[in-house]
Amino acid sequence: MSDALIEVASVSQVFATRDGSPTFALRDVSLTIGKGEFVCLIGPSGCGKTTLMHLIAGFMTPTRGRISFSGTPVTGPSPDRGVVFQEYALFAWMTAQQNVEFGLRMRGFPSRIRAARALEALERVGLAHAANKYPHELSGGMRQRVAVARALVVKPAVLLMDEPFAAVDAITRQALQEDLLRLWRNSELSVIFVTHNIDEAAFLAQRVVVMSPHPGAIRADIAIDASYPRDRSSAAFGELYSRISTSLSVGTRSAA
Ligand SMILES: Nc1ncnc2c1ncn2[C@@H]1O[C@H](COP(=O)(O)OP(=O)(O)OP(=O)(O)O)[C@@H](O)[C@H]1O
Repeated sequence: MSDALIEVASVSQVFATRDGSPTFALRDVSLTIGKGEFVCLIGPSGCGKTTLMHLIAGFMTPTRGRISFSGTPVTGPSPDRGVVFQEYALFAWMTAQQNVEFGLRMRGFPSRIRAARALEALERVGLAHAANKYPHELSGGMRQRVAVARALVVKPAVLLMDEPFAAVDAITRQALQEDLLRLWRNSELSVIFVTHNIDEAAFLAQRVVVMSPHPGAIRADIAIDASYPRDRSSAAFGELYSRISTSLSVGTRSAA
């Protein structure tokens, strides 16, 4: 594996349930993500995928254990770690370009630099032509591309993507997957990508981390040496799909 970028060391996250009793969303999770790696997190609902992403993003601190980024403890959000959620989360009253510029505006960049960097980020996701459109004028896939551009514009080292393509139709989803791979392969970005979808993990990932629930834990860490682009109709892809599927069902059975 390449140099470590993110280290999750013996992390547990406990939440209080409504009756006040504690519940382990994650228990003793350890994971290292290398520079430039593309890792998919997959697992059934409630296994702690979003919790793990929020901890890595720095939106909260773990109950136990530690998370570091480039060797430094994570104590809050940072432009080094760009986040893309399932919901488009764009500001409806701003154009695509203004949405992308938002993070730069918050950091006090002058308008000319903001505009140039936003247009460059929109270009990278193939949307330079839609810079002046409002979210309601864009398709679901285009909105999610804007969300990716918004994360890219602050030049992160890692993209944290939480089911980013779950809300779009199957054809758009495949196009977005191909675009994301192209973007990743032409950069030094690391990507941590949460999905429920085995096909998506098999198509995208260099490594698939399979999680199991109650408490959230890592069930398997599958290295994938298949080259890109992957052919969904090939026997090798079918085998990959089965490997992930088997790990998931083993995890589910033993967690039940
Ligand atoms: N703020 C919170 N307060 C209490 N419990 C929480 C909180 N956030 C998450 N949980 C619980 O922690 C567990 C893990 O939730 P999380 O959302 O991380 O799972 P997930 O794998 O992302 O699920 P899904 O795939 O359905 O999005 C669940 O049991 C959930 O109910």
